[in-house]
Amino acid sequence: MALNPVIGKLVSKRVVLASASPRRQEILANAGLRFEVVPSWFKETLEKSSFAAPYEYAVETAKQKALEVANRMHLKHLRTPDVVIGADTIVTIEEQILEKPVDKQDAYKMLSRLSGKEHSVFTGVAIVHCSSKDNRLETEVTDFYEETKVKFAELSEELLWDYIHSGEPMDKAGGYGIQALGGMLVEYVHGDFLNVVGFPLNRFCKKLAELYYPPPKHTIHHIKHDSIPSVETFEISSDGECNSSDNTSCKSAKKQNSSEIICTSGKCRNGNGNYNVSMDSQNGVKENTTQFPTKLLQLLDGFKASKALFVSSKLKIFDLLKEKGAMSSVDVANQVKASVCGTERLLDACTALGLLEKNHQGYSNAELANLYLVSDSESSLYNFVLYCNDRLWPLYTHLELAVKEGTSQNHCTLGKKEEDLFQDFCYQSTEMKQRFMSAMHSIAKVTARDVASAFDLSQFRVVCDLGGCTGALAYELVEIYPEMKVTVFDLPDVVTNVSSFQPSGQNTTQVFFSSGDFFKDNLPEADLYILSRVLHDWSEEKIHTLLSKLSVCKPGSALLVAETVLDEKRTCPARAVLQSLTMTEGKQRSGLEYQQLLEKYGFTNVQIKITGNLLDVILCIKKMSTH
Ligand SMILES: Cc1cn([C@@H]2O[C@H](COP(=O)(O)OP(=O)(O)OP(=O)(O)O)[C@@H](O)[C@H]2O)c(=O)[nH]c1=O
Repeated sequence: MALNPVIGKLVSKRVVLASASPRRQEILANAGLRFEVVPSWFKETLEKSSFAAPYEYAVETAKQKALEVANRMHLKHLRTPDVVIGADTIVTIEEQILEKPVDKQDAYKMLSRLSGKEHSVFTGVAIVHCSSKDNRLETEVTDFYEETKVKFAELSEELLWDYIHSGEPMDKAGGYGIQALGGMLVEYVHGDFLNVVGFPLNRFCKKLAELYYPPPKHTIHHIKHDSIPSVETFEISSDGECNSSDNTSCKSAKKQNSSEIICTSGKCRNGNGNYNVSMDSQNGVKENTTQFPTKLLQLLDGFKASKALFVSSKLKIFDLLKEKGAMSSVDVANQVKASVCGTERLLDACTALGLLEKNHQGYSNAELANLYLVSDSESSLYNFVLYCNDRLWPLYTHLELAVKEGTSQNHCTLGKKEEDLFQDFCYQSTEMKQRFMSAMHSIAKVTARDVASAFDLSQFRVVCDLGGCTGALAYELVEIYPEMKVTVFDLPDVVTNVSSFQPSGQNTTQVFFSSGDFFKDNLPEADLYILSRVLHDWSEEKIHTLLSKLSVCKPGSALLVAETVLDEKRTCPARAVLQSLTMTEGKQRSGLEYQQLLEKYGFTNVQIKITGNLLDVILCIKKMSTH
């Protein structure tokens, strides 16, 4: 892609974003960066008065956040990342640094201070390149900051409190979110908008370009210093990583004094990912611009892409290419016993989707496929992909009926209508059982690190993972916290089949399995209970049964819940909202809803970490008795 070879430079690297901020995750993901999220545990408590300027404080905090994650990942024997990115956003007004408000009163103080005035938003960013020498971590830090000026309108008391009660200010520097309701408070913005939201993407790309493409001297005059290096510059310096068809069909040139990119083909993407179709008349004046609904087309094609992924996984094409290296379509077709023309079309589709690469030697796996689609890779999602095809695809084909009736269509897809149909389906035969457990294991494995490291759990020694299935999360926990002992509590049918999922790590003897039904049987004693991907599946009544049991655990013990947490509008993230369409008896909840639910059963100090990956994490503590 012409626009992001700098980002493309990071494709083969293990990039970690050391931030829990969902906004940073979204900005970087939208820019096409592939990364893991490991939120930093660095406490933002540097002495502000020891810094000559506010931005120095933000830069140092960003650096410490990134270094803490780099060190932790290295020390905990997790694979050392190649690059860790940390960021810190602060608001400054009249020499004072404002961070996230601690409570509503604090938010009120901040916002009334900003009312009617101009303030600065600084985001400090640290890019830490890591390497491991003789088992020691070596780091190289590049840091920078960006300043944006924002002016607030005069805010009435009523508006101020309405805004505070919306809940939006609490996790945001200065107590506002310019990208959402807070946008209504703003009169003007001078500078990079995304810098206010939490990440200065433009300057970040420039920094990457500086790091990865030090420009040859004779081309220096082509680079405009107040903008991302022009598209032309990217293409020249992209080591041939650009998609060749992009290069030929869209010779981009940047108009001077304007950020608009004109393409000679007449087609060019604008900031929304839509195409502006512009028609140049003979005298060069643009006559007509219409928007092409790319997003809509992507939605229309979504099902085709999913099915191409499912079928190529089912045919084990990614395993084959991993084993044999680049292959022609004819050889692949012979090996998978499929037609040549059909196979070629499927391989081209997978290439278009970024799962395969194609060159004169034939087709080979893209990094994404090697990492996640090869069936025996460390982080394989192969079994989960098959589960999506075999189990979820048929369910979603009955969506219209599901919406009309307001019920799950399990009976249509599985052919029976019983209360415990889901469990029946999953455990009806040894093969089904193994397949279901493999699917759950593969998805649990790729989310386990996020869940296990969202909070510092080192104080907990005796842990019980309720419904922990194959123990994927339990094994990750004992890897990170060597003092921990984890009991996985699950149905007898599950527990008798877990041996094949045991990894060969050193702490595996600290994981135990205990069989039982968490709705009916006594739960093992523990000082930390875990419910990962459990609550969203069950009815209010069943959740009541389960949480009532947990509510009598000893005061001071904790409960960790891993779920996708919805925003307060209940429309984001889309994957959770889409999952709700299966109409199980359960439901997805927002942060506030989880908080209220957990508080109802005597858990307090509810903390929520939005990881931006599949699962967010909630930690709460059982209230000490007052008598
Ligand atoms: C002004 C403004 C800020 N923010 C958010 O404020 C947090 C700053 O806090 P931080 O300490 O820099 O980051 P964090 O959220 O604690 O995450 P982490 O990087 O883990 O420290 C970040 O979230 C930003 O998006 C918005 O979403 N919109 C805005 O208009």
